[in-house]
Amino acid sequence: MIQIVDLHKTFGAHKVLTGINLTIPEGATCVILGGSGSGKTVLMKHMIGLLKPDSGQVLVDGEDLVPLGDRELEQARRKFGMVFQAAALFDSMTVFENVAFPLREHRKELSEEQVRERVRSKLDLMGMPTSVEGKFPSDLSGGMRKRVGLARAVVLEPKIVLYDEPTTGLDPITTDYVDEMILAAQAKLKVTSVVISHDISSAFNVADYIAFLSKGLIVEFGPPEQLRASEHPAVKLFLQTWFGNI
Ligand SMILES: Nc1ncnc2c1ncn2[C@@H]1O[C@H](COP(=O)(O)OP(=O)(O)OP(=O)(O)O)[C@@H](O)[C@H]1O
Repeated sequence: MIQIVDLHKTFGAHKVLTGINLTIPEGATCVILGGSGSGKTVLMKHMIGLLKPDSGQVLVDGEDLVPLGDRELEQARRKFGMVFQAAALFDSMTVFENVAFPLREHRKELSEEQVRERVRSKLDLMGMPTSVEGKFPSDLSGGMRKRVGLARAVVLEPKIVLYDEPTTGLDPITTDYVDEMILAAQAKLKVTSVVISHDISSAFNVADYIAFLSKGLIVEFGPPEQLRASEHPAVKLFLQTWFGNI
């Protein structure tokens, strides 16, 4: 679904991505794991065409985003649903209006009844009862806000869901709740998921594949158990913070 080929990006004298190769199969959940400043956000921005590389390809569903202009990129971005670190909901809108927002922007032909039905089905998928529809984001817990954020991200039925640091700053219980949400979205919607994270525990919970980014390169890629057994010094050091020195 996503294939990144020999991607390079430099800011001034700072080489941030130095030859990224990464293939994420359709329907899989891939966590891009790496320390602060390793280039995760820069890589994610290339995946949705927000940054142009110095060289390399970003193939999404077979289409290279790199040569595309603004209008074509806007079209290509519709394949993505984005879930941000802070749920990024509109505080002045109800839960219903938050989830309906992308439909009102991009699917103007839908009737009010169809909008209602789609919003309900996505909230339902996230295990949110009808009673939350009229609430405002400030009335919800952090975990519930995340679920509303995901319902909004998938309401246009994207093929790929991109999660930007979904568990950063959350307590362990809310983190588990968000992990379950990511797994449920994959199972029920059959989407391809890309999760940008430095949360090892969460990565091991949700990933089919983990890509470990270090100094602008993917130094390890495979199922969680492969990462766990990695001999790469940067991976070992990073995992020690979680698994201890064994
Ligand atoms: N627009 C930019 N101009 C110059 N340098 C940039 C720009 N965007 C990112 N960088 C640099 O690229 C490096 C990687 O940044 P990036 O935000 O991708 O890291 P990250 O892995 O997402 O880290 P974190 O987990 O802290 O968010 C950093 O050193 C950052 O300063």
